[in-house]
Amino acid sequence: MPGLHANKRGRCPGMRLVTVDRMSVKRGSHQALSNVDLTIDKGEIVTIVGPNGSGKSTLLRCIIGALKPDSGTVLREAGLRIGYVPQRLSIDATMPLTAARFLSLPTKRSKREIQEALAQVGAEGLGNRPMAGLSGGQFQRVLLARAIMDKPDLLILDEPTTGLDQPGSADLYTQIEQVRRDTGAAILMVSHELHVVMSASDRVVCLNGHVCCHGTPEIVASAPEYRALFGTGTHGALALYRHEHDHHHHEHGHDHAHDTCGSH
Ligand SMILES: Nc1ncnc2c1ncn2[C@@H]1O[C@H](COP(=O)(O)OP(=O)(O)OP(=O)(O)O)[C@@H](O)[C@H]1O
Repeated sequence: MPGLHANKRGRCPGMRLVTVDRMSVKRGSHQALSNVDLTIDKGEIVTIVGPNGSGKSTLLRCIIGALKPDSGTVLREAGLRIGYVPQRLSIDATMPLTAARFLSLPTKRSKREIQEALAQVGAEGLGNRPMAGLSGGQFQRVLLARAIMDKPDLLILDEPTTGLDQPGSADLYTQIEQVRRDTGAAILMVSHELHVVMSASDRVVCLNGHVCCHGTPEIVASAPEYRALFGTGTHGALALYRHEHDHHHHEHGHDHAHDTCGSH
């Protein structure tokens, strides 16, 4: 529907896109998720952090509808459009596939649509480059371009910065924020790097089979549940972040208001 997304800029709380309610999921005989609650509102950036095997991808796949919960519910707003970038996508390096051609698969796109999508992710000029020759950051941007082509209300990114170094990750998160500003899409992403993703996230959910804690990035970073899982061993970056931000806490009251941290 043309024009549908034109007005959706910035964060607009209260307009709920997804509600996950007391959801439990088994993978094989393993209880991957227990009693997970999560909401996503129009235009917000929500980041899921958690150790390997903590159910992050499982949660995303349930929200997309690719997996069914064993109990609990996932409610999606009627007509919700989701753009999804999976954790891994390998492309045969021997295949002479340009970025433009990749963006035109499986749905044929016009040159203009392709150019617009590439521009929106800061990847202008990459259209004629072979996919196999792109750097990690460029490759992720092209995946992001493909995910926004259908003008989703919600973009779901499973570890979008896999394989990038820290500056590359920080650049990509900045780009993701820009996409949110330009398109108004909400963004749900998985990251291992809370210290890098912090400034780009409105809310963080720390997962370990259940929701350990959630809230603003600052709240989650200082939660005992988060520290028990990750320690403070983020190469000093977490400590640095806290150092930079601690003294602002009382000046800007928004950190505290509606956050909770506790085992569920
Ligand atoms: N198809 C499957 N069959 C059986 N068990 C599975 C299957 N897929 C995932 N699991 C198990 O479910 C749990 C959650 O997996 P999931 O991939 O959601 O975790 P994750 O947090 O995304 O992990 P990672 O950070 O390593 O990507 C893990 O213990 C995993 O081994």
